Amino acid sequence: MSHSTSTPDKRVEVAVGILLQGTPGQEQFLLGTRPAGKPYAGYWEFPGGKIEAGESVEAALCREFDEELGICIDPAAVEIWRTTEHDYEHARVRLHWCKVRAWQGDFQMREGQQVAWQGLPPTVSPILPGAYPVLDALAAERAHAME
Ligand SMILES: Nc1nc2c([nH]c(=O)n2[C@H]2C[C@H](O)[C@@H](COP(=O)(O)OP(=O)(O)OP(=O)(O)O)O2)c(=O)[nH]1
Repeated sequence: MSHSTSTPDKRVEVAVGILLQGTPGQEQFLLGTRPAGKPYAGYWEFPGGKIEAGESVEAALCREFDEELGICIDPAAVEIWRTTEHDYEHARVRLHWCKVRAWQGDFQMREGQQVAWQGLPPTVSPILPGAYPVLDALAAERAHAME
């Protein structure tokens, strides 16, 4: 069987935050640019990063938000929303998308990144390919809520 020799489905697990603010139904979300030196440097992405060994999705997100933005989020306030997968040349990733509506602290762009609050559709570009399915899901959810 060809399956017996195939590579196991090993994916990099990533925690991604959809930081939301504003009026329900028209909430804006935060996107930032990827720092120099990483694959897809300069592309816009949701804040987040790889989950370390033994870490929960919520704990990874808290750590990444502190490292990237200098803000603190309460793990209990993280809503794990959905999971998507994307295959890049550099990695096969599984993205754990989390909604976050409350945080403490003022933003500090600790990686020298640009950030922007965005609506649907976002106006910044280019955006990481792996983020498009969740932008579609956010738009679908919003359209559904207005029915
Ligand atoms: N943060 C984030 N990552 C995303 C998004 N969409 C998407 O495909 N990804 C992918 C890109 C990367 O392959 C992976 C995140 O890994 P990363 O390299 O940015 O994470 P990290 O900061 O922990 O990396 P490292 O430098 O510490 O190794 O997830 C997104 O919207 N936000």
